Amino acid sequence: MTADLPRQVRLVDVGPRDGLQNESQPIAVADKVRLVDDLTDAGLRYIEVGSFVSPRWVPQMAGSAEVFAAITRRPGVTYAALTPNLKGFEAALAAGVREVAVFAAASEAFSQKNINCSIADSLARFAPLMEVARAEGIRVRGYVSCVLGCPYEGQIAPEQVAWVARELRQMGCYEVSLGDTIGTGTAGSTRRLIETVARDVPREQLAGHFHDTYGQALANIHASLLEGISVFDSSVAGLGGCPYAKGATGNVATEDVLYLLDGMGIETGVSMPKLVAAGQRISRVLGRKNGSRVARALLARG
Ligand SMILES: CC(C)(COP(=O)([O-])OP(=O)([O-])OC[C@H]1O[C@@H](n2cnc3c(N)ncnc32)[C@H](O)[C@@H]1OP(=O)([O-])[O-])[C@@H](O)C(=O)NCCC(=O)NCCSC(=O)C[C@@](C)(O)CC(=O)[O-]
Repeated sequence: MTADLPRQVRLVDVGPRDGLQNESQPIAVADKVRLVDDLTDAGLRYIEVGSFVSPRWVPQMAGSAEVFAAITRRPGVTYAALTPNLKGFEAALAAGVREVAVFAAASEAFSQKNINCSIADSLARFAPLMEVARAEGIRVRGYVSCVLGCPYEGQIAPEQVAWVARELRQMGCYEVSLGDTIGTGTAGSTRRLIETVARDVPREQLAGHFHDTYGQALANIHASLLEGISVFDSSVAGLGGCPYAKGATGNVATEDVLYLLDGMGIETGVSMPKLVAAGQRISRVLGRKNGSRVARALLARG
């Protein structure tokens, strides 16, 4: 289908979590806090701040509770954390987190590498978490990884993605983010995927999460917009990569998505100059070239 383009899009900046989780160099809590505060100031209404996972698996996220304790929360902004199980959920709750995300995969091999269990077991692990979340009034978002390809299994059938997305929705996730973890999707495969998944999960409850490894992320976001999707995950300065997907680059840069949406007259509430400054600051902290082409172009123009 070709839907009417949305008037507004919600951008979910996952830079502080997905963007930084793969960094091997130590990053000070103060720098993480500054990044989240800069994103708040730039007008992002949803920021994924950190994760409560095993520090043995992802050491960089070990300080997430300290980050949550120090950020300046603005009313109307969601500050979320990733939680793989009840233990992580309880730690997030103790840190004052009011929205979490659970994460499953559409690929059995990736599920094993990422969270050390099968897809079915991961869904079973989420059940007690969902129960406590309901009781505590915490909203839960769901992720499905490897929706357009897996680093271990190759092609993934859209029907397999639809199954996992349906399960997440049925257990209470209010939104399911479809992750192209290794960035192999194209505009064509993205549209076919959404058409299949939307038979089980309404488009209003789906989000797109594109990595830019093959340079296709903006094309895939445009294809998703035409399919009626209006929530996109991205990472300021294109930070990131996945520890369990060799060679995967960062999420599509938030600045680049904003440029696309601004050009289409779609509102996000995000300020480009402030966003570019936030991306440039964290890139300097990491000693990295800014991963956003738009940011680099705007900065070169002065
Ligand atoms: C899921 C587990 C914990 C299973 O790991 P496991 O080793 O199978 O867990 P376990 O239940 O056997 O427990 C082993 C130890 O871990 C501890 N443990 C158990 N749970 C927790 C927790 N929540 N927080 C802290 N510690 C925990 C537990 O207490 C125990 O400690 P010990 O008794 O040995 O001292 C592990 O595999 C893990 O933490 N994986 C996280 C991997 C991860 O964070 N990956 C990146 C995020 S997903 C992603 O980036 C994709 C996404 C979302 O962006 C979308 C896309 O692009 O595709």
